[in-house]
Amino acid sequence: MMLTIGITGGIGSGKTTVCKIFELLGIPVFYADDVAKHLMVTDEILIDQIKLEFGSAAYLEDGSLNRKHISSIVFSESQKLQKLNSFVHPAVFRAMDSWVKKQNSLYVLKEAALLFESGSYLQNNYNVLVSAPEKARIARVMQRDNISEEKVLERIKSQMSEEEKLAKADFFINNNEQEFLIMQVLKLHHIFTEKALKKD
Ligand SMILES: CC(C)(COP(=O)(O)OP(=O)(O)OC[C@H]1O[C@@H](n2cnc3c(N)ncnc32)[C@H](O)[C@@H]1O)[C@@H](O)C(=O)NCCC(=O)NCCS
Ligand SMILES: Nc1ncnc2c1ncn2[C@@H]1O[C@H](COP(=O)(O)OP(=O)(O)OP(=O)(O)O)[C@@H](O)[C@H]1O
Repeated sequence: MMLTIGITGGIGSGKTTVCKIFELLGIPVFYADDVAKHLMVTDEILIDQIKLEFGSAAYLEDGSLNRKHISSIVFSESQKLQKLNSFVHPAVFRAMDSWVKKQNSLYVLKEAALLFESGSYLQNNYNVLVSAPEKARIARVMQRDNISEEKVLERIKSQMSEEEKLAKADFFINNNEQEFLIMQVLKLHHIFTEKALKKD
């Protein structure tokens, strides 16, 4: 039986970097955050819901998402963030389910920033948390996205705490730049492969 494995981590923890390593091993990865972004500009129902809630300024003239406008609202007002999530997440779950059905692998990964917050982790056989010291995460995101420390902290605050995530995770990857990432991924790949073969 094909296993489904959730993978998450706070902003800047390195979860996408970890998923790229799994992809090199041939493991299919569903990037929920990318699909969310895609659906937000293509799914008509979703677009209407977002416009109603955040105004027509939620989209730019070319139809792309006005990220600055939306993030300035949702990351300073948690109720607005909950609203946005309640529009986007059901659409992402549907896309994820149909993607999983099309895969042919011993196991697949579902990468999502809000795996635990959204409750989608309950659907998976196992869930992995990628973790890194907060200082490193802030520095990486400031550099990657060219945003201020304050903006990164706003997002960190809107996500579940590391302790809560750790309590829900089955496996843990430490991306602190001291323990090699590739070795940790290979160990998990071995474990998931064995577990999938045992389930057959
Ligand atoms: C708010 C938006 C417009 C900000 O866009 P922006 O390009 O600045 O950020 P990006 O999407 O690349 O996200 C960067 C990181 O921010 C954090 N983040 C994004 N959305 C959320 C959220 N809803 N709650 C908490 N943290 C979030 C995550 O760590 C994410 O990896 C965008 O993230 C969005 O549309 N989010 C809602 C959809 C969603 O829930 N996405 C993430 C989970 S599927
Ligand atoms: N071990 C590492 N050493 C140095 N840089 C790293 C390391 N791991 C990740 N990075 C860099 O840090 C940044 C954040 O990593 P990545 O995009 O994988 O994180 P993420 O958890 O997916 O973040 P987000 O939630 O914001 O999407 C990237 O620019 C990445 O190249």
